[in-house]
Amino acid sequence: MWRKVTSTSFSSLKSSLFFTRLHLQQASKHNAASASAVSRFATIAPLQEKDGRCPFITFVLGGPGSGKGTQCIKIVETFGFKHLSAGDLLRREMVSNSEYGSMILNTIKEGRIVPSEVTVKLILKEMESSDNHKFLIDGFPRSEENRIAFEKISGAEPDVVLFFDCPEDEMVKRVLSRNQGRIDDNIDTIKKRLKVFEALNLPVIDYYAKKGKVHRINAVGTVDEIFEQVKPVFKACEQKAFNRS
Ligand SMILES: Nc1ncnc2c1ncn2[C@@H]1O[C@H](COP(=O)(O)OP(=O)(O)O)[C@@H](O)[C@H]1O
Ligand SMILES: Nc1ccn([C@H]2C[C@H](O)[C@@H](COP(=O)(O)OP(=O)(O)O)O2)c(=O)n1
Ligand SMILES: [Mg+2]
Repeated sequence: MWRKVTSTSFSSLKSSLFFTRLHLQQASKHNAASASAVSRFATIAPLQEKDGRCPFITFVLGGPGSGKGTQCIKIVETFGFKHLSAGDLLRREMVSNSEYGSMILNTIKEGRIVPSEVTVKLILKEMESSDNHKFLIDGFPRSEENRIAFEKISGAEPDVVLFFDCPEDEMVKRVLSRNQGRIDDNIDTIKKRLKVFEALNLPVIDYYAKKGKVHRINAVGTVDEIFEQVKPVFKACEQKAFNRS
């Protein structure tokens, strides 16, 4: 069964003093960084209603290889969401002659996070050009800087946050056998990505858990078993998402 998590109820959240200090230091750096990212976005309008409906936003979070993309495909089939993968949008931008191409390539290869101004712009552009009003935003926000930039620029918060909680050894095994030719699916990059996930992404999950928005999914099992945990989350808010005005 799925359940909402509290800030202390999932195993992988680190609450030691060391991590608390680290997060506080990172938070002040992120606030400064996101303030400058936001100021460079002055020309981007907040999300607007479409056909009288506000967007219904789900953030899909979890470590690399935890099964976010795989489950998103099933959610789209069953519940009719528009799937926006932050990683896919960045990879598309990387090969599109963009001024950011080499920066994105190097950042992904090193397992780090692309500056929020780039990623938020790509996500909002896709949201604005979509006919759908129900969005799965996969692999975003990956840091407090991402989160703060998105919320400030879009003027929106997620309705639901899914967290695919998966042990590291399982994530490593899945990434190394993913076979999609990705530059970051190698053991060196995956080790760095796991550290970045723990240091930067877990605080985002913690933030939304405190707001009661996180649904923790045990990401170990078959794809169908995992989807059985995901389904009730969306069944419970189907009416809200449909009627959103
Ligand atoms: N429940 C599962 N059990 C085993 N392998 C899985 C499962 N879910 C996804 N995979 C596989 O693991 C790899 C990573 O899954 P993916 O959906 O790309 O994860 P993420 O988007 O979180 O990185 C893919 O090769 C996928 O086919
Ligand atoms: N919000 C994001 C999402 C992805 N990225 C970059 C850094 C990530 O390691 C890569 C790949 O992301 P992606 O979501 O496709 O990766 P996984 O599906 O979790 O394996 O893209 C980012 O910089 N910021
Ligand atoms: Mg993915």
